[in-house]
Amino acid sequence: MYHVKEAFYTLQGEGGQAGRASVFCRFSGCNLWSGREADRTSAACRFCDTDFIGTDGQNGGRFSSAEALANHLAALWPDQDGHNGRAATPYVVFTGGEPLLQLDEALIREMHARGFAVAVETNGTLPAPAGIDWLCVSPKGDNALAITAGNELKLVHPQADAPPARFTRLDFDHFFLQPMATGPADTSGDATPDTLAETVAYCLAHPRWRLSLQTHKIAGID
Ligand SMILES: C[S@@+](CC[C@H](N)C(=O)[O-])C[C@H]1O[C@@H](n2cnc3c(N)ncnc32)[C@H](O)[C@@H]1O
Ligand SMILES: Nc1nc2[nH]cc(C(=O)O)c2c(=O)[nH]1
Ligand code: SF4
Ligand SMILES: [Mg+2]
Repeated sequence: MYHVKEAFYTLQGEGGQAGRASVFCRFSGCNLWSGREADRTSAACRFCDTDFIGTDGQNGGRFSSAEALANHLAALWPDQDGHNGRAATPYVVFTGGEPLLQLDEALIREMHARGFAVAVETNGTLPAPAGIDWLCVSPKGDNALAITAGNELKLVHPQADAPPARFTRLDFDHFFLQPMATGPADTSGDATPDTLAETVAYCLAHPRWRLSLQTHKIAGID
């Protein structure tokens, strides 16, 4: 059984695929935080901007098979008639919560069978199933990484217990720093002037890193 908080069609806001039309599947639950505000200050990850509790969001629910969830997600991709053979490859982003608590090879296979490329946003503390087309790892504090290679490493900055220099030896194609936003996305979800300035300064001083802004928040979309 898969538990999905919400699913929606939007533009990928972050990282190396920013701007790309995407179906987002936000799985319920995380291994680094219960999702309850009362537990935030004692959690292993304390700055989360996302509500991932339950299955009550838009297009959320419980899905008893990979086939059922894949059909549900594929239906969110728009028709692309009239593109003269230049239709884009459909793209699904599995996030959460922590998607690697639930994403498995069966679901990846079902999405591939429907023509989708499969992306994942993970905290990197759990092993990944085979077949992912774009893997984004976003380390959280000093929580140990189970994944040390992928397409992009996207570090929220600044984190006192996760200095960027710790990660540049890992085997990723792209290194992004994303300014830490305060609190849940639906309240005060923007990067503060302080975290933005600090992140810009770090990228200027360390050109290995590129700036990732949460462009969906700027655009006012999901
Ligand atoms: C909500 S997480 C879900 C996926 C996975 N659990 C993870 O942490 O990567 C999605 C993305 O949002 C980023 N993120 C979470 N809280 C943030 C915040 N307050 N400011 C900026 N980015 C944040 C995460 O680092 C991750 O890249
Ligand atoms: N538009 C948009 N882009 C995103 N990139 C990563 C997100 C996430 O919450 O994982 C996210 C999100 O929530 N919305
Ligand atoms: S940012 Fe990711 S790892 Fe941290 S609590 Fe949110 S969903 Fe979990
Ligand atoms: Mg988000």
